[in-house]
Amino acid sequence: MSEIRKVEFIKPVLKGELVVPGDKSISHRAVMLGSIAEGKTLIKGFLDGEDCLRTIEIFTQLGVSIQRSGTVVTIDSPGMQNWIQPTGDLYAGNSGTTARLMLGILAGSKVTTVLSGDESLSNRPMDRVTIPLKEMGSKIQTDKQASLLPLKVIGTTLNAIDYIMPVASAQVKSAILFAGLNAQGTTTVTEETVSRDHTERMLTYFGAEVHSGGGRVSIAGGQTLRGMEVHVPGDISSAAFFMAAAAMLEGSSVEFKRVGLNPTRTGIIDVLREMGAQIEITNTTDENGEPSATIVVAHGNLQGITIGGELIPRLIDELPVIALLATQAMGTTIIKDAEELRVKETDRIAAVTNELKKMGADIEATPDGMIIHGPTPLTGGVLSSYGDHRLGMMAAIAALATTGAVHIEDPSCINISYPHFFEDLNKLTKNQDK
Ligand SMILES: O=C(O)C1=C[C@@H](OP(=O)(O)O)[C@@H](O)[C@H](O)C1
Ligand SMILES: C=C(OP(=O)(O)O)C(=O)O
Repeated sequence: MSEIRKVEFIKPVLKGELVVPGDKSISHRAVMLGSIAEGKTLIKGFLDGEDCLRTIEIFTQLGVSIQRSGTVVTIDSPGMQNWIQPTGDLYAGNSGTTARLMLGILAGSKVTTVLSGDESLSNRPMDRVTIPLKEMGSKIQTDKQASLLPLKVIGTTLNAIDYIMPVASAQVKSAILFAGLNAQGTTTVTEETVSRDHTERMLTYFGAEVHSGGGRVSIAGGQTLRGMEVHVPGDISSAAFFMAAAAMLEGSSVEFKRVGLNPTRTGIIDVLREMGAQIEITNTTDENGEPSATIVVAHGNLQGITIGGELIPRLIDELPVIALLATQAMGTTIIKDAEELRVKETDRIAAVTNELKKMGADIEATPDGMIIHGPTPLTGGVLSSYGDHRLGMMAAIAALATTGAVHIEDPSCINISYPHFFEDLNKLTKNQDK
């Protein structure tokens, strides 16, 4: 029987300050680059969520010494050329980022490995990565169709490619760039719509020469990286749940400290502003090539808007909570060009539509998005997380706006990206009378 967690019905006002957990994309990449580089890397503000812990575990199996104390991680790597042959499978769990980026790294390594994942990950497309990697000469084998996990990767010498991306995906771009770091010649990736650029920024920070501009990124093979100290900013995709809640609930105002503000990730800020939330950004800083700032989000009278095109990769993981927000906005919200949502941890278009409908939302799924008419009152109900952390958190935020209690099935998946989510939710709701 599935576990059911009750989120109690509470007075819906959010107030206070929040330091959200470290950015998931940056945490993965810091461990990856720290393990590729020879020597010591220190990571502060690491996301201790399940996905990033899988990445640590994989490099430990490859012979990299990694110590973690909470959110501080120390890496001492013999360098990629000296990784050891692991005994068992490299298990990526639920993490698409781990699986796809590791394929790019392992393809040009000296080890032979089998990469596997949980049921959800074993059904997510890997051919988007294996196709360009095979063009580079990689030896990747699978028993299944469409290059699904598990995949056997026999590390080999790779050749550079010039690749035009058919989907806007930072995971695909990153896998190719990591493979390009170990390939003969200069690898170039061209993307029509720019996806998050943490890999390019962090490769540069670790000492590699990377050229970006005009939708093209190039890296020459054979470059050596040096270990670095990385300070991970807060994850804007995690903050987005409480930003949406503050925007939606009258009287709410929440201050988010040190949130990552990389322009390839700030679509949620653009959307909240356009919908009518009040937003202030101060204390902008830059650490290891990644900007961050203090962001205050306060309630405003929300309007429906159209979200599509180049904005989509800049807020792809925020779309479930944006759909919820749209149920409370005046007018119609159209989310389009977001077919990628169908191949995430679950089909997020179908799952979001089902769960919001259960609560009385006026929402319709389209092949590449959702159409939502608002505002509609939301009742409570038994909501499924589908084992998808973003769905679980969307359901918990929905509970703040419902007239009845919300029960979330299998909320433990929230640990994938936000281990202290319920503590933070309680903290912000406790401050409401101050
Ligand atoms: O590169 C990354 O760290 C990520 C890229 C995105 O996936 P795609 O590259 O598949 O769009 C995003 O959805 C995921 O949560 C993290
Ligand atoms: C899609 C996500 O992650 P991944 O692809 O790494 O599983 C996510 O965090 O929403």
